[in-house]
Amino acid sequence: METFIIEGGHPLKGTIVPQGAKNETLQVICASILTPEPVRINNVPDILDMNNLIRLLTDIGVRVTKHARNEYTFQADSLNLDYLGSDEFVKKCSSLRGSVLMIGPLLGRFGKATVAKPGGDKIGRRRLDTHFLGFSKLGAEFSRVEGRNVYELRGEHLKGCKMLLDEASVTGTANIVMAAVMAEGETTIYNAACEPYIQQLCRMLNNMGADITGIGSNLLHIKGVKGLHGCEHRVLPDMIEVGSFIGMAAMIGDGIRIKDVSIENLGIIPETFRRLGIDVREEGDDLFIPKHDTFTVDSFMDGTIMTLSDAPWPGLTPDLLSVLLVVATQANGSVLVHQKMFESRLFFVDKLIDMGANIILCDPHRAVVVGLNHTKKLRAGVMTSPDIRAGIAMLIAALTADGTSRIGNIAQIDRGYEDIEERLNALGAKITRQ
Ligand SMILES: CC(=O)N[C@H]1[C@@H](OP(=O)(O)OP(=O)(O)OC[C@H]2O[C@@H](n3ccc(=O)[nH]c3=O)[C@H](O)[C@@H]2O)O[C@H](CO)[C@@H](O)[C@@H]1O
Ligand SMILES: C=C(OP(=O)(O)O)C(=O)O
Repeated sequence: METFIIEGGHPLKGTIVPQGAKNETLQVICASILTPEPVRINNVPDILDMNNLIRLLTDIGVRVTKHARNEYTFQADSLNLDYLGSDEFVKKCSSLRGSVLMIGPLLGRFGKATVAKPGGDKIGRRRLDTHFLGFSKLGAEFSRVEGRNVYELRGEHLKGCKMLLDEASVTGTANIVMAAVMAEGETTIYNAACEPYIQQLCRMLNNMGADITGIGSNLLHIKGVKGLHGCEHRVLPDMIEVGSFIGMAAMIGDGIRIKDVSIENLGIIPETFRRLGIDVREEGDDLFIPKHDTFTVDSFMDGTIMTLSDAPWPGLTPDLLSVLLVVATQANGSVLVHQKMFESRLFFVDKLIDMGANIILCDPHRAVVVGLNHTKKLRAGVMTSPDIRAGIAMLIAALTADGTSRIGNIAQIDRGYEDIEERLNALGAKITRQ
């Protein structure tokens, strides 16, 4: 297990370019399964989760051509569907959440799929009910394979229908859309997730010949088509990485430009940092965050304490709450962080408390942060990253702390951030990998 050694206190200055979005790429790469023709995808982040998914696709027979570090062609013209039932496949699926996104396209094109328990962050229960309910509505049947933690899905003649999702699940919506694009007739999905990465998936599918309308809303209409063809697609910048860089810039920046962020696809992320008192400037399609000696948290209009909580898009993504929380530790003012979706994502605050932060963990979902207002620096710490976003939050804390910190299990950070230490060292950080 690799470790980061971080010498804290070095200001970061300069320009950083966000990588392609992890959560979009996981979807669009899996969508390539829907056609035997080549699908060329640009701006693919070189991160652990993506490389594991690409390996998994290769294992099932997708031909993968790497044109450049971040550009690939995928061609699913000779898949080995028998491999889907193997123990090896099941084991590999458990290494990443994104593996779940293969189910929809496999079911949609071949009428069958194996569902192994997907991996991903250990941040609480991660149920797949929405996915299964959607597939069932389309006419698929699933059965548990005796003696194994695996389900088999069968649905050779999927039929369009109307469905109301039990929750606006992101991967659930992506999966159901991919299963429905070639189903017979018309499918209507209400309470669909509608974040930019789902929008991108739908646009890409339309470029492949699908007929999806309502993109960007929570009501999608899909007219089934006979088949899909190849296409080219460019992945958006990663909004969670952009948010992570805003947090870093606020805490230890001496003027940071985040290049080409696609502001229109960041939703309320910039505004949320502004509510913490961070000066987030929009310059063309870049964000510029000047040096902050202090920042003062807004209160609500009635004077009550600021609450930051997650909600399905266009609400605030849960994936940024850990970063916002660490930024709040140095604010002038107090904030309640309410992580509504996941139930084990806030436990890492223990480490921040060890480092000197003023935080009360009220329960697994809520933490009150009483900002230090730069009167006291955090102390260096020794910690282990439990999940990708706690990992980046710990890295931000370590960059600002007095002394040298260690973060173990950094594979969690590598899951979602490309070359993070090299890119931050180029801005002035002192991070080594051991
Ligand atoms: C690979 C990928 O794309 N992962 C993202 C995806 O995961 P994923 O698609 O797995 O997450 P879901 O959208 O299914 O739901 C996440 C959690 O929120 C709960 N929930 C969801 C919707 C809702 O209206 N109410 C509610 O409480 C679910 O029960 C679940 O516990 O979306 C999550 C929520 O944005 C992000 O954290 C993950 O980074
Ligand atoms: C929760 C996350 O990822 P995953 O769904 O891949 O576990 C995340 O990106 O913060």
